[in-house]
Order: sequence, then structure tokens, then C-alpha cells
Amino acid sequence: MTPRPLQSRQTGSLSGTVRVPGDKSISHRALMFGALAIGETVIHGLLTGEDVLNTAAAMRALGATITRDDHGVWRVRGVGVGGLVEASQVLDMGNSGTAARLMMGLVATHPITTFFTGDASLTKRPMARVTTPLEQMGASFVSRSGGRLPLVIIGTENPVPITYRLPVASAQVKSAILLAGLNTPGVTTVIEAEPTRDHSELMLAHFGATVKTERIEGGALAVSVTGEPEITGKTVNVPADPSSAAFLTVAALIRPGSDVTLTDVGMNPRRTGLYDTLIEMGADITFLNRREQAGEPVADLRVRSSELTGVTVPPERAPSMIDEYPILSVAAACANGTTRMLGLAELRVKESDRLAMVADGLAACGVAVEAGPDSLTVHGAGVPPGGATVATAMDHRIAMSFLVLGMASSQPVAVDDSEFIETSFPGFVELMNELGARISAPEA
Ligand SMILES: O=C(O)C1=C[C@@H](OP(=O)(O)O)[C@@H](O)[C@H](O)C1
Ligand SMILES: C=C(OP(=O)(O)O)C(=O)O
Repeated sequence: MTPRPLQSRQTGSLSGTVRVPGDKSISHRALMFGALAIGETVIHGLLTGEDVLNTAAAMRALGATITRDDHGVWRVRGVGVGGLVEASQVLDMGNSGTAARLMMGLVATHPITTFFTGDASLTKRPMARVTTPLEQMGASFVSRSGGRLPLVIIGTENPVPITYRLPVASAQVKSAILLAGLNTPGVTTVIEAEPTRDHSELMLAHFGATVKTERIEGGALAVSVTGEPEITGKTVNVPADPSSAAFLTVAALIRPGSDVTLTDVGMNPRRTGLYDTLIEMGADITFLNRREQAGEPVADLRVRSSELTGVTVPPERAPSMIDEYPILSVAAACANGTTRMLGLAELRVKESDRLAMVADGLAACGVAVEAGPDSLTVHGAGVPPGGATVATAMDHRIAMSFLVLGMASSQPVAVDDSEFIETSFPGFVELMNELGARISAPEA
């Protein structure tokens, strides 16, 4: 595919009221759980990013009927727990770790064989973290690349429930095991030392499954699902994605005179670490009209430009803002003083090695930065110099973060490819420009 470079120039104040697209994590789950439910699931506000469209295609290949009407409402007719059928084609999960890993959990405890692949980014990402527990439940895997995609899963006819302690903080691994547990007799339990996003637990309960979370010795959480439930189709209203809202939030904070309202943003406390951090840095963010939608808290966010000061972000906050470190690093570059971010090992195995990509990109833009094995230190000096073309390595969040950096930099910042923004935030450039940004194709 031909790369699509973009350039972002320094902008004046941003203003307006907008709704960013639906939450990606919740959108994947709504399609998957709808596909396992009996009856019809109606989804409002589903993200139509490429990652989620890949999930829809995969669930259709596994037997569900999924349609979208002219008003953007999605309907899923499910097959019932245990009812997935063998796909006749390879399931290509594109750029999406969530789709690949959760789907592997789903098929592992059905007596079907499934072939998975992904793009050049996804095929580099570790999958042993899911294949190891799923093997304990009875599935087998064939892969020529040390457990990475492409791989084949031979699902088991006689799944066994397990109790599994997560070796890394990962909602994807937790969810893969819980989804495998759905078609397994008895109780399947995942123990997590650090709380990760709980959208699977909340949505499974909404669909009628029995899911329990208990605090156990040492403060860890034990999350259990009771197997072989009958789950029934439900209505799901997908909130706006806090991880997408993050880009607009930081852009408004760093452009003087800005006043932006973001409506309907998901405020699940396991996702809001970035907002807590920005407030510690001095951000003026007001949370209006707090309410609940399908078990998920939401609010409207009013963001006004602010003088930011560097802070230390503790490692235990990482799971609640794991996808937001690239954009936090941009806020840190425009702040005064040093920001230290700790506990970032997982950033190295996302769509790209985000720790390295952020450090290299900021350095290219004249920002003082130091990367450790699992930490990042950014020395903010107000206005970044900019004036570079930043490599994005098939990573949507790197591309969007550096386009935001360009909005505040003395010289324009370009990104070498913007194509992957479509995976999570279709319409990003148009929405930013509507608020006052100056993002366009680079001048020849
Ligand atoms: O469960 C999910 O929907 C996600 C979990 C996180 O990944 P890990 O579980 O690998 O930390 C996150 O980075 C990803 O964007 C979405
Ligand atoms: C890490 C991300 O997604 P995934 O793991 O689903 O590819 C992300 O969206 O930042």
C-alpha cells in the first residue's frame, strides 16, 4: 500500500463541541458477545474503524449474522455459546491485537479449526501469552514463528476450566481466557495482580453471564466466569473512546485560548489514568453530566488550555492508560519541567515498539528525551522545535500523537504514514481541522 504522509502546522486556539468515534475495546466485545448470544443484539455507536470491521468479518465467518443499517445501527444475530462454526477462510485480523487474541479465546473451546493471520505489525506481536493458557484448557496450536501469527488453532471438544495467574497485566489475555471459559463446563478464573480494563466482565454480566470479581490475598483480583451460560441478545450503546478523546484533549490543553467539549466519553476508571495524570500536571478538565450507559460510566469533558508542569507517572497507573503514553509524551514535551513515565515494558509489544518510536520521534523534533528499558523521561520546554518527519511503523497512535505535536511546534511536524489512523479513529484529521488544526498533505 502507498504510504499517506501528512503534515501538521502550528495552530491558534481550538474550539467546538464534538463526539469522537465509539470505544474500540467495547466495540470488539459487543460484536463478539452478540455473536455468542441467543437472539438479536442491537449496537448503537459502534466504531467503524478497520480493527472492528475485521472483528465483524471474523464473527460472520464463524456463523453470526451481522448487518448495519442506514442510520449506523448494527444488528447481530448470534449462534449461542458453543454454536460457532468452522470458518472456511483464514481470519485476517489486520492490525488488531485485541481482535486476534480475544477471537483465539473464543474458538479455542469450540471443536473447530481456525487459521489466523494479520498484517506486518500484528505478525510481530507475542501470542504465547494467550496460547499458553488456552493450551491448558485443551486447545492446540501450530505456528512456524514461535507462537506468533500466522497460526492455526485446533479447538478442543472437551475443554477444562483453569485458574490462571496473568504473567503480564493484560486485559486481552484476561478476556481471551474468560471467553474460552464461556464454552467450558465449571468455573474459569483469571487472577490479575494489577486491575486491567474490565469491559469484558461488565458486558458479559450485561448479557446475562455469571461473572464474579473478588479481591484475594496480596490485593490481586480473581475474576471468574461460570461456563455454559445462556446469554441473550441485548442493546449496547458504545461510549466515545477515551483513548481517541485523548488526542483532542491534549491538543486543546497545549493550544492557548482553546475551549473544547468532548461529549459522551467513556469514563471507566480502569481507562482514565491519562486524565488523572493531566490533572496532576495542571490541566483544566471538567467532567460534566456524569451518567451510566450499559454498565459503563460516561461524561462530557470540557477542556481548556492550561499551563502544564512535568510529573512522575507511577508504574501502577500503566494499565489504566496503556495506550495513552504516546500522547502523554506530547503533553510532556509541551509542559514545563520533566515528566517521568515508569512501568512501560508493555509499550514495546504494541502495534510498534512505542517506547522507541516516541523517543526517536521526540528527539527528531528537538525534544530532550531519555528512554530506559521500561521508562521514558521527557524534558518539557514549552514550545517544541518540530521540523521533522517522524516514522510511524504502522502505528495509529504514533501517527496521531505526532500530528498533535505539530500543532504546538515552531516548525511543522510530518508523519511518514497516516493510513493506520483508520484502524481506531476514522475521521481524525477532519475532526481536528474542524476544531482549528492545520493538518494536510505535506508541501512538495
Ligand atoms: O482489551 C482491550 O481491548 C485492550 C487491552 C490493551 O492491550 P493489552 O491487554 O495487551 O494490554 C490495550 O492496549 C488495547 O488497545 C485494547
Ligand atoms: C494496542 C492497541 O490495540 P490492539 O492491541 O488491539 O492492536 C491500541 O489501540 O493502541
